Amino acid sequence: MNAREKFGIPHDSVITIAGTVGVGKSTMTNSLSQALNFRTSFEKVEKNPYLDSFYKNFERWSFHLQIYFLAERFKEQKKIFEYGGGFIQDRSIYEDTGIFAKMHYDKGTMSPTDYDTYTSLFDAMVMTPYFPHPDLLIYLEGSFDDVVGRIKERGRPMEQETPIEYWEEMYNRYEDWIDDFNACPVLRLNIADYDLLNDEDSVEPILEKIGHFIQQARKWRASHLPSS
Ligand SMILES: Nc1ncnc2c1ncn2[C@@H]1O[C@H](COP(=O)(O)OP(=O)(O)O)[C@@H](O)[C@H]1O
Ligand SMILES: Nc1ncnc2c1ncn2[C@H]1C[C@H](O)[C@@H](COP(=O)(O)O)O1
Repeated sequence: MNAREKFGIPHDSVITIAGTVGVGKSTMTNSLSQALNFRTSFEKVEKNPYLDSFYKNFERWSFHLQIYFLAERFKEQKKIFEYGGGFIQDRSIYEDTGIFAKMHYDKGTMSPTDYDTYTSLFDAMVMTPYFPHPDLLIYLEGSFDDVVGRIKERGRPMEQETPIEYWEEMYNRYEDWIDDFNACPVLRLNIADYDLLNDEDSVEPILEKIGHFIQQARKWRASHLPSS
């Protein structure tokens, strides 16, 4: 019996990994996709044509970058739909608007008009009955010091040159955002409780929790929502 069957995780599940920059989403995406034999949907940071410029000048590039991310994530969403699920997704589409766009708008690095245009496009594309929400959002959390340590260790130049206040603001916003998030079921994991890089067995208890959450959520949906 494979791990997916062992933990009762449906083959068509879509699991999205959320959390602040550097917390370990990509590492988790890789481990889960290997363990479950699922496809991955990654943010392609190296191929992003705006990210470097954005970190140098938020005002100039924040709108362009959000539109780019929205388009990329929507294409990924379409791919997931076409394959019929069985995916681990590195970062959710909800964080783009709930964290990044809002933060830049609040801080004055995205204009009110751009923010309005962006949010109305986001709502028209995402907040519709045609947009399938994931079965589960895994939210990764940890101490601010650990997260900043990981950003430093990873060493992306554009992130090293960004003031620590930016990461602190984002970290605090994430904590508030997740408390109010309700678009799909949430499993919160603390990065101090597992170590996917040095202890490959630490994925097992995570798989067990995932199986439990998804089964509960599907049972709830089957008994509360009309069948299509
Ligand atoms: N358990 C761990 N212990 C120490 N470092 C880790 C651990 N998991 C991930 N990292 C490191 O932290 C950095 C950020 O992880 P990553 O998965 O790229 O985060 P994200 O995708 O959330 O930005 C990477 O250098 C990664 O190797
Ligand atoms: N929607 C976004 N707006 C601004 N910046 C973003 C957005 N989504 C991701 N990013 C940045 C943050 C990081 O520098 C890279 C990749 O994020 P990571 O959390 O390391 O996967 O892109």
